[in-house]
Amino acid sequence: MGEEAKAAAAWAEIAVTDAAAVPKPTPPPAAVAVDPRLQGISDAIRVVPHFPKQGIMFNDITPLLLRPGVFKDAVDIFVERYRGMAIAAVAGIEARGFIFGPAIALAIGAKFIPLRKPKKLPGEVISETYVLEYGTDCLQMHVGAIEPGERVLIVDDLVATGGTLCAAIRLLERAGADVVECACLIGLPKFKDFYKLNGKPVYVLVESREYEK
Ligand SMILES: O=P(O)(O)OC[C@H]1O[C@H](OP(=O)(O)OP(=O)(O)O)[C@H](O)[C@@H]1O
Ligand SMILES: Nc1ncnc2[nH]cnc12
Repeated sequence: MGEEAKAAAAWAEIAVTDAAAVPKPTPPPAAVAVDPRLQGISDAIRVVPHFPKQGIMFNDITPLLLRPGVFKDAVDIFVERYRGMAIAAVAGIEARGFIFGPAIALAIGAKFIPLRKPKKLPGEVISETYVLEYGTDCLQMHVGAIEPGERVLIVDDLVATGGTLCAAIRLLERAGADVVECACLIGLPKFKDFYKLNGKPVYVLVESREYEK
């Protein structure tokens, strides 16, 4: 991807260390007009109102997965960005981070680390609990999956509040990782002023669309 496209796609790179001190992110430029692959990716995501509950506009990535060319475009954009950045590990967040993370990891020559929901990993784990809209959830990683100082990219399909990514960052940093960035296909614009990602940038390809296909 060219410099112009990179700049456009990077509209949601927000490195927040002190929320009060950091200016609000610049509204997204017409990223989809710069890189035609982004328009195709956006078009392939289905927005389902009121799923899984009333009021939620659910971003369904499964139509994108049914279109290998579009699926590949999404992976390629991430690979173009992260290749050559000395990233030792890609950490994917269960469940949808497992769809994109391994493909990116293989293409950039990094190992893949699954960050799993509780009681899924058989070995010794470290855990990080985080707050959801209602209740809490937890991510776990095998002890020894990451070596102190290793550069890590965190991958998920979507960032909404940023709570899940924050927990992933905390978990990896507690294990000594150097978290380079978080990468998501989709960012929900209504939440974009509230990203608090522990000082780490988040790279988002497309905004959620607000209608059903
Ligand atoms: O930014 P946040 O507000 O934390 O929300 C984003 C998270 O929500 C979704 O996962 P979900 O928790 O629904 O789990 P699933 O992938 O197992 O369905 C999504 O895949 C992200 O991981
Ligand atoms: N609107 C949304 N669509 C899909 N996954 C989500 N996770 C949190 N919010 C979501």
